[in-house]
Amino acid sequence: MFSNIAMAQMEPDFILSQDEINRSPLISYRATLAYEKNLPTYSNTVQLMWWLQKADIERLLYYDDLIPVSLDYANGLVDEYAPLSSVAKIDYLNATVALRQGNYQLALGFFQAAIEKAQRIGDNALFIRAKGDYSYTLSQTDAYSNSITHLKEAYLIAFANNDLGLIAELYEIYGSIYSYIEDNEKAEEYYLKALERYEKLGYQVQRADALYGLATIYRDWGKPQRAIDKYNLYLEQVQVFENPRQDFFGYYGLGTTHQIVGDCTAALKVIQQALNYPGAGDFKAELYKSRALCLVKQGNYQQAKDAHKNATVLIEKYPELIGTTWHISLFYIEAQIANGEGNHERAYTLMHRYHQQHKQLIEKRNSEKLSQQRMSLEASLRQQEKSLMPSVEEINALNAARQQDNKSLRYSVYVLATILFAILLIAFVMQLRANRKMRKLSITDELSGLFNRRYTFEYLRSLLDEPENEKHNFAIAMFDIDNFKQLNDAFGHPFGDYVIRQIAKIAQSQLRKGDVFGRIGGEEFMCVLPRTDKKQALFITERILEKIRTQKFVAKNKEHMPIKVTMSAGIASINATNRQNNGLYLQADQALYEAKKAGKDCIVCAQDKTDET
Ligand SMILES: Nc1nc2c(ncn2[C@@H]2O[C@H](COP(=O)(O)OP(=O)(O)OP(=O)(O)O)[C@@H](O)[C@H]2O)c(=O)[nH]1
Repeated sequence: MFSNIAMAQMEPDFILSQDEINRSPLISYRATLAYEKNLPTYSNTVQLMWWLQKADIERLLYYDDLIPVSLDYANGLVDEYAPLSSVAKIDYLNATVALRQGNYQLALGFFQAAIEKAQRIGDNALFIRAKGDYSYTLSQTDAYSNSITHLKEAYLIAFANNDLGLIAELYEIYGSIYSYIEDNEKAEEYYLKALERYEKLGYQVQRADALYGLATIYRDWGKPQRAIDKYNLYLEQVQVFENPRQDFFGYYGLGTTHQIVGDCTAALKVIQQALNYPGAGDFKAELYKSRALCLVKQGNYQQAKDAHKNATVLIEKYPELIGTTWHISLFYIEAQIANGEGNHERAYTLMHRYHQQHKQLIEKRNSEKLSQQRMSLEASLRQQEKSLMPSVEEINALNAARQQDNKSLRYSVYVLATILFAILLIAFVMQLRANRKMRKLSITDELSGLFNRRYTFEYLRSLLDEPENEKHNFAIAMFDIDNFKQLNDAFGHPFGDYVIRQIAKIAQSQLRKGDVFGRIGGEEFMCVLPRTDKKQALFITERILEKIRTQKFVAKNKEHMPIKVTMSAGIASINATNRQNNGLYLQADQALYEAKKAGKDCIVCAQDKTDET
């Protein structure tokens, strides 16, 4: 019990691949049969698989009598647990049997069922084969525009799957349909393609089939010698299979070809050979027709009538053939017999009937041809679209990637630009700060923190040069620490420096925003006072001197004794009517000199010509 379950789950070892079967059908068949004795040990499902493999090889080898037997066994094993793949194969094999028996409507129904199931279970190989054979069956019932559509569909999938064997099978069907619509060049091209593939793959049965198809094209194309050569090649090829059904087809082809070219001696001989083999009824009907035509030619009307009758009986077994060439050619043959027998009126009626129906058939074929071409074109377009799809997808993907890249690039550029901008900004700010620092350093006196001499004089110059200052009063005050040398000498230079720094602080605290107090020498300072008249300048200067005078400067090394420091100052000013400012500094300096001379710790104002005070 346990081993049965295990065996059912594993793939049974009799299973052969389609390629193995195609390359060595006889060996495969024998190998399959060798497992028959073990069948009872297998589960139903596995047994079903075995019968289906057997039936499928029988299909390939044209063991047409055996296929229904195998299918009966297979059907007996189908229960609710039977895999859909097996049921689909049964449908396909039933369809093949019906097709070979010329039962086209039944075949179409089974093929359709197989196609649907194959599609449902995703069995591409079965889908392609069933679709191809469905298409071939349709072509046999003159519905070849529809047929071509299905064939294209099957071909696209076979092509996508790169199944070389199935592609070759479809090439064969293409060939047969092209032959049917009398496009012989195309038909030859497809059969040659199929033949080449089969030779490469080493598929002998299929190679024989392609040879047969090619021979038939040459026969109908009016190239009898080529046809005879190919039929003979076919017969040689099928010898190995020892299957009279295959021999039948070879002799059938040869017989009909001999008849077409008017070699009735050879034709009648070969036709008789063919009729001795088992073969499909509709093909046998054709043989009887050929025989009838040869007998008419030979003036043997009675036997011709018998042959015609045999053909008619066989054709009438196939209702779907009514109205097709297979059927209406019977009128033509009957007319030939009637004519030979001198029954001209009947011959005329039959010939007229034949021509009427033949004309209709040609018209139908032509319109079918047009629609076939249209559909073929549409299918080609769809094929092109399909083949373009990967490219389209690729292009879309590339575009998306490019857009993404652009987005990333834009983002990167944005980030880089931001970083660059930030760097530049930082650099700019740093530069600005450095410049400011440099500027500050360049205009500042290191010791006191006051503006230096250069800046103080520049500032004075700029104020004097401003035209609007011409309307205003303007003053400068020069300051000099009294007896500074003594302070340095008595308390040391650091104390002197400290005094300078303190004076700078005190002076700045007494000034307005626009006033500039700069150190222009060792212990010399200059104060620039815009919009200030002499009186105001005097007041400001006095305030500064007073602050310093009262400030207690402490020397650390002298027991923190407060030291008195004083300053002298000289003021010079100009007003709106006196713009002779070039000597302003000299005037102030002179005034300072006079203050020193006057005893220090005082202020002297330079006198200008307009100043009365
Ligand atoms: N500590 C210190 N001393 C300085 C600085 N610059 C100049 N001096 C000193 O200031 C002194 C100025 O001396 P003088 O020109 O004789 O003037 P004074 O002693 O102030 O005499 P009067 O101007 O007449 O009151 C010098 O001894 C300089 O060395 C400085 O930056 N720091």
